[in-house]
Amino acid sequence: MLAHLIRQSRHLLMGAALASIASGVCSVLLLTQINAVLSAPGGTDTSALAWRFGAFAVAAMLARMASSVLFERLSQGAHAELRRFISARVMAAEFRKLEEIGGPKVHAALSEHSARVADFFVSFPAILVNAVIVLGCLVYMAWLSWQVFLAAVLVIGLGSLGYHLAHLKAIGHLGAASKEQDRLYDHFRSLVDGAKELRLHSAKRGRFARDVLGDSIEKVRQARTFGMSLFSISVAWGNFLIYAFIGLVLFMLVGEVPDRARIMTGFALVFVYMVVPLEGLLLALPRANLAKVSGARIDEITRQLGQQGGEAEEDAAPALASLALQGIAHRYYHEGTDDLFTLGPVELSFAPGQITYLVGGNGSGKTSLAKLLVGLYRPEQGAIVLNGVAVDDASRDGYRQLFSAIFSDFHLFDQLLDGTSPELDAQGNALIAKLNLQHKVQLRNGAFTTRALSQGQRKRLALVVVYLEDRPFLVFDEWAADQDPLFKDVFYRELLPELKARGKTVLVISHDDRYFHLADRLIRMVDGQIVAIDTPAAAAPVVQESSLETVA
Ligand SMILES: Nc1ncnc2c1ncn2[C@@H]1O[C@H](COP(=O)(O)OP(=O)(O)OP(=O)(O)O)[C@@H](O)[C@H]1O
Repeated sequence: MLAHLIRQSRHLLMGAALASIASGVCSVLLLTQINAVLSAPGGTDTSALAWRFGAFAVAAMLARMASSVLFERLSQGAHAELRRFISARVMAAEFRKLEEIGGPKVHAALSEHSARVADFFVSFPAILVNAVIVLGCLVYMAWLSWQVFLAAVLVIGLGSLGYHLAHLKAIGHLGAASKEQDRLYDHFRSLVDGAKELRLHSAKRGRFARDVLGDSIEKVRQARTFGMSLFSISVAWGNFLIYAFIGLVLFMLVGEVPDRARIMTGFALVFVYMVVPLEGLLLALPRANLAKVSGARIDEITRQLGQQGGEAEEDAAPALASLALQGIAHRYYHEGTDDLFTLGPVELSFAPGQITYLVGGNGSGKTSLAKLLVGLYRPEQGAIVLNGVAVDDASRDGYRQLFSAIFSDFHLFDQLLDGTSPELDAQGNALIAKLNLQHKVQLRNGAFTTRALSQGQRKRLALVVVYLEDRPFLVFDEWAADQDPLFKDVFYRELLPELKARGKTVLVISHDDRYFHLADRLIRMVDGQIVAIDTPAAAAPVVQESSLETVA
């Protein structure tokens, strides 16, 4: 991921890197001027040195400004690019894959990991400028004395080896921390989603705080502390080597040479000048490593997400003449219990204007069959045949545009996402009034004024969305379960027949046996298999005109 981002913005990165290198070079040139002034014999005219010093200082400042601004731009650009990339991959992923991976991992990739990768572009100039200064100082040192330069190379070699060993160990711990952090995000979600349960049971709250959330926080803390400490230890090791090197040079390498004071001043200056950038370099490297770990994590998550086939054109709802499920099946494997739930093979066909009820006990596979039907799951065997043509990976997204569905864990977006127009608002508000919600919520500029409603009311709003979508096939997964008896009656006796009269095909997953006799067709499921298909003798008389007004 990091490599991809670097490749993608290579021109800007090259410009920023050049500016950083220029800034580092100017800093080293400043050092040569300082040393020249310090070692100039008394009475020398230093005005030329002063001019050069001023010019290098200004150049160093301008180059640093340019590199910082460019790298900030790169960092923000990389962050935005990553967020766009991950969001696009999440939207393009197969629904089943997304279910398996789970929200917390995706949230972690979108927030923490992308921020850390973007951070790389901020720490990169520090690495580059400091590396150039250290390198420049070494070259200057080689010019002053090649023996000292060789000693420096030896010390740096030793330092790098120690750093590399520490680095390998640290990366392992940081990787473990980032995996545990995915679980931590899951616990954070429970903290909010499970707020009611946690408040009602103090013992569970305590155990959750201590053994679940607390444990996970502690594991992340330990692994991060360990990993980052290893980096800090290697920085201290590097520091020690620098001082050991200074000692080696000052007390052993520079013997009784003529002009000793001048040479010593030169070295001392180089050392002092080099220590801070070297420390900066060693400190910036761990941030770059964290970015690498996060980049690898993003890669892993996006790889797991995979990608489904072709995407449908926007607003490309196909027509429905006939739809047949031919021996389709799906399996869930439960790792914990090593057990397998098998749905199907299912043989079923649907015709326009037909109302089918799907009934059965909890866990019998009704929702899973609905997910297969609407194309959210790819059948593991068999085929879905729409208007005589089998649906394949390339056409599945187009096929899905046939349906509007309200699953029991539906999500209500605060906007319709159908564009905005006064006509759409008026149409939506008329439906809201029909569903008796006009005093609670309105549609303004294509967005609902509030979503702070009861679950049953939010489901009615979801129904408004479905009506506005006007798709040929509607799926309601226990839609009426949250409605009061009066509205339940309206749903089964008035809304469904009205949809039928409009030629819609409807699949209703239901536990409301009081209304089963109203179905055109009643399918019973047991343990993943269809065990009976009835056609209740007398379907309820079809209501031709909408009588929703009676609800208001
Ligand atoms: N996301 C999932 N991951 C793994 N297994 C699942 C998943 N969803 C459902 N299952 C398994 O599939 C079985 C059928 O579940 P499904 O939700 O389709 O049943 P259902 O008939 O709709 O139940 P209910 O009436 O309770 O909504 C369950 O027993 C469960 O073991």
